[in-house]
Amino acid sequence: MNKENTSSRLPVMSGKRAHTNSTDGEQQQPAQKKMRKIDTEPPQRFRPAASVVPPRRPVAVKAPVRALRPTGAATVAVAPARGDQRKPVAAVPKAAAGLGLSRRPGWDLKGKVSDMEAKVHNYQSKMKSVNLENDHLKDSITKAQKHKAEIEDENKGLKKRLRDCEEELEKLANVKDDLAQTSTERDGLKKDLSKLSEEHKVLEGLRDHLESELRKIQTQLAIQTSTLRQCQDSLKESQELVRNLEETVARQREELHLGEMERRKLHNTIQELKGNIRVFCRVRPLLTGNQSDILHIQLPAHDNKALTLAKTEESHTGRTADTQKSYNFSFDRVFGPRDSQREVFEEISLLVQSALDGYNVCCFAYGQTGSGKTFTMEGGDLEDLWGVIPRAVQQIFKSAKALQEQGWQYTFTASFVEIYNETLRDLLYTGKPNKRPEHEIRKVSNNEITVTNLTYQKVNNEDEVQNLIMLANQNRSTARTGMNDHSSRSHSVFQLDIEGQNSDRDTKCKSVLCLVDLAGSERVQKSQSQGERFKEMTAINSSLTNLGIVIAALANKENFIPYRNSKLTYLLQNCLGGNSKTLMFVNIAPEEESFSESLNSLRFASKVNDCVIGTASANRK
Ligand SMILES: Nc1ncnc2c1ncn2[C@@H]1O[C@H](COP(=O)(O)OP(=O)(O)OP(=O)(O)O)[C@@H](O)[C@H]1O
Repeated sequence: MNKENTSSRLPVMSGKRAHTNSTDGEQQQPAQKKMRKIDTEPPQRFRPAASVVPPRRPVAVKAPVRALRPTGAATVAVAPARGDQRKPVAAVPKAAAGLGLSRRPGWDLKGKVSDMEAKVHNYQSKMKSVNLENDHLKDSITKAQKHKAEIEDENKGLKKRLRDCEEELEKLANVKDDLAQTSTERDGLKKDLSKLSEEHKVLEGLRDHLESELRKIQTQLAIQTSTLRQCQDSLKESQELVRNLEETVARQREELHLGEMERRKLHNTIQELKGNIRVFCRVRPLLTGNQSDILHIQLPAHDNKALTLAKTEESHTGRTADTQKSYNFSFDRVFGPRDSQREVFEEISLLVQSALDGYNVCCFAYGQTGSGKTFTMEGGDLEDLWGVIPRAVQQIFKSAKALQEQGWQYTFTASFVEIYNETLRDLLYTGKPNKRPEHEIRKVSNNEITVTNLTYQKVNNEDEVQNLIMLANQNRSTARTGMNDHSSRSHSVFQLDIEGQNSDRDTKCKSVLCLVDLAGSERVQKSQSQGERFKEMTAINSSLTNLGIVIAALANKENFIPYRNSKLTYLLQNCLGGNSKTLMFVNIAPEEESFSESLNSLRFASKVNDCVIGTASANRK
């Protein structure tokens, strides 16, 4: 610039030279010429004005103006960039302008005008150039704005993509969790799979095994099917056979029934031949000591019906030898101390059977106190020790069941009564002790004997009967405590009423099984017994004596039988009469001191044994 200033006093814009070849160069020419005249330096020494023209190509947005800034002596200010607060630069430096003007002499007005014109012209061309430049800049700005808009759009797009990517990333984070879970599940599933594969292998093995089993079964099935066919054929044959057999069975049933009726008839005949009243003697074992010590009772080994009671009587004077006195007895059967309960019962089981056939049966035990009456009739708790009553009941129910096949249906009613001092006492009573009713023996219309207010209990099996026997024993033991053991001095009578019906044959039968444990038969000297005891003994003796009388009257076929003389004979009336079978046990105590009582008992039993009571007939309808 300084160089320029030194060579020319006029400030010349570098752009001016650049446009010297422009269209308006014609108009500028004179001025240039004038200037050349003034300027001594050649125009080439000016820096080309083109260097200040902004390039046409788009420039960077951030520095559009900076590119247009004059690098040399440009005097034209350009528009500041957006945000550039710098003031526009003065077109002509004052010093230069003043320097040019001041150099012309005051009188050179023409020259001054010419300078002024040149200056105006210069400004005009500068204006043009600036406008042009401005247009370029506007164009650049527009382009830059357009570019900016594009970039903004692009930016928006990128932001949107960024958001999408972020969302995608979030989703991927979830997916990661899912993936982790899935991989855990996959691991679990892998394990399951391996387990299942193992199971599968096992199952395959099993299946193979089952298939082979199935094949075997199918083979067997085929065999069995053919067997079944054979069976069906033989079944048909068997059915035919069964039909024939059924006919045979029906025929044989009829024959069986006839046979049963025949058996009953023959059985009765045998009983008659044996005598309707029979006497069995039973010797109790010694309760202490050796059985061979029983010397006064002799039981012949070869004869089970005889018994000898022997006693050595000392000589009163002492001069003669002691005499041996023997008493021989004969009964239907004699049981020794070693004979068991079972052996005893076997002998009377046929008699018990008669009760089911419709015959009244009475069995009683006679003997002094402690001779074994209760043991014979009731026995002990163990089955081996069972006496006549439990065994008879067992047999009755067993036979009744067997007879069901032949159409027989039975009902059983039990009662248990005690006669003490000619008073009846219900042994099956379960009410209050102080409310015990009184009992009377009554004969009802069809000659049946019944006791008022007595418990008649229906029983269906032997257990029920056993329970009743236990109840009776309880009742007896209560009485025993309160009445100084009166059980030895009372009669106990167990009765089982039996009713049978054969609906096939329209037949009915009715009977009574009567099992009696009599009071002790010992005689007590009148002088030795007093008060209650005397009354008791009188009652016992009276009833036992009366029993003997009734049996004798029956044996003698007397018109009048004094049943009513005692409660015992009245109660047993139907069991003792012509229509019954009676068995008497005479029980003997083996102790020597019981000799006289034993002798009395045996004598009484012999009298009974001699009796022949009329023919029994079954109670049939
Ligand atoms: N055959 C026997 N075998 C074993 N023990 C017996 C036999 N007979 C009786 N006894 C026993 O003898 C005792 C007296 O018998 P039991 O009570 O039967 O006589 P009892 O005549 O009924 O007397 P009571 O008149 O006082 O009732 C009892 O302990 C009984 O167990």
